[in-house]
Amino acid sequence: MILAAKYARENNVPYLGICLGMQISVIEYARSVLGLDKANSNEFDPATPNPVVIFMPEGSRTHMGSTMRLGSRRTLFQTHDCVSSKLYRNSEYVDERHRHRYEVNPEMIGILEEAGLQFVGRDETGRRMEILELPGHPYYVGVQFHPEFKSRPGRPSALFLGLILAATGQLEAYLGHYQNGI
Ligand SMILES: NC(=O)CC[C@H](N)C(=O)O
Repeated sequence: MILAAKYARENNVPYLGICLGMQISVIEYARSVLGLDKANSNEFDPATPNPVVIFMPEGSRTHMGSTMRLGSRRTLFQTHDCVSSKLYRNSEYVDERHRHRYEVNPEMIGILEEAGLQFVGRDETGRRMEILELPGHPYYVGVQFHPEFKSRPGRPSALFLGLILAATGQLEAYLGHYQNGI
């Protein structure tokens, strides 16, 4: 998975990383771009010197059933100047469903953003990362939530639509049309 994320990032291949897929893209970026060779998630390496993905602090380590962050939660867009905000039609926020125990380490956001990754969607506290993007890439999007849970035939999730549009070379035209109010 890390190699797939790296390949997509370096070769301008459209990428939509969901949940673990977003966490993987953060690990890959930390290793390749920040040069933190041992960067990892505590899920895979509890002793990593560079934990870029960590167990959510409010979860219980001993009661498995209750540790998961589940169900519909709100993501606030930090900017409208990003692909995912445009795909969600410039909404202030989006409610999507969740199913995870680990999250991007809030302590690492500054250094990751300085190196170019942008966390354009966050929860209401601002400390939980929900959407990342890589500016300049045709479509490199990671989401902590699961857009597939609310996606329906004939009414696809904005982010799946974006992935297909990017893969078929139609994303820019689509976003341009939408911005022009068509
Ligand atoms: N649904 C997932 O991909 C889970 C990702 C990861 N294992 C977590 O709990 O955060």
